[in-house]
Amino acid sequence: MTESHRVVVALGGNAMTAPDGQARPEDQRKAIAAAVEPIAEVISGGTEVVLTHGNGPQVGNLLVKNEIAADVVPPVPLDWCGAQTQATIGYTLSGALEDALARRGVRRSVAALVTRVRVDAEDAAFQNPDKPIGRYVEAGEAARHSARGQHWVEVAGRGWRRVVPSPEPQDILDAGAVRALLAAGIVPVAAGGGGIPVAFGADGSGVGVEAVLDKDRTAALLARVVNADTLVIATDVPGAVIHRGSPQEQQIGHTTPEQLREYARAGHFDAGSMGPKVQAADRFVSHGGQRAVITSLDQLAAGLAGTAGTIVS
Ligand SMILES: Nc1ncnc2c1ncn2[C@@H]1O[C@H](COP(=O)(O)OP(=O)(O)O)[C@@H](O)[C@H]1O
Ligand SMILES: NC(=O)OP(=O)(O)O
Repeated sequence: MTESHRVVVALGGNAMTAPDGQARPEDQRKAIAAAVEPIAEVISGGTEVVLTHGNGPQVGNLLVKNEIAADVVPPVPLDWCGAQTQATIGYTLSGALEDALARRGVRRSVAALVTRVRVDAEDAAFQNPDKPIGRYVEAGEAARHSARGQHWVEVAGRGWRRVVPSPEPQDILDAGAVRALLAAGIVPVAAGGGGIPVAFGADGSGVGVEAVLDKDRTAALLARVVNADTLVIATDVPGAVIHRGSPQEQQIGHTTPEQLREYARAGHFDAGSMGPKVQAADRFVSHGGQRAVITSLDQLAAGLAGTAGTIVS
């Protein structure tokens, strides 16, 4: 069994909303209160954790508020919406995790960091929006928004969802601050929502851009820059499966980056959901990380023990 000393845990949107995807404050608080329990358990067992999280439902909701209120108060850009979600989710997560640790007799501070991530202004993703955010709507409503220039896609079985550009995360600009928190014994919540995307001009100045980064891709980068041995991608399924939805469906247990890439080429993973998780696990291990685990949050400890989930090494 591989021991984990420093783990990056990436919490999916599913871990922070109601089971039906509702993202009212009470839904988010309740989901987060449950999500922090297994994390607190792992920390109280002596493992260092860096937390990161998604923001798809929340950032999409903020955009809708911007649009509806545009005649009354000035709309703010998408990078600001990303920063706002880092703050609200980070605030909720840090309080809930501190309380869960205290209940276990562990007095630890948890601090959420507004985290910027460098992207390339010329990234092809700006011409090809593919990151789903916000709520699911019916075809008619999606068609009305599309007619106004927005991009919407159908997500099988769930409805239509807005998509925005999601460039490749290149560098975590606040990595030094994350490492400083760790060194001070503080549990960092960092790069939420994949980080705030910032592009740099020829004169070296940074400017926020209209995009939402993929939190799984950024989590793989975060795990590398904090020198984590393990990346855990916590979602709502026990692991990645092949032949999904068919009688041959089978969960992938212990596997390698090469094998995962073969499955990905064969089309076993959906683009907007399991695809980026598998890619993140592959990237982390291929760049020297010890192992990556894709599993549900309630199996976190078993995933770390190597007895549950999809384990890539
Ligand atoms: N091959 C696969 N194995 C397992 N789940 C898959 C696969 N392909 C697509 N999925 C979907 O991926 C979902 C998890 O991704 P997503 O909803 O984006 O999670 P999160 O919001 O937790 O990051 C699962 O609920 C499942 O519906
Ligand atoms: N930013 C991001 O990838 O969020 P979700 O995981 O909630 O889609």
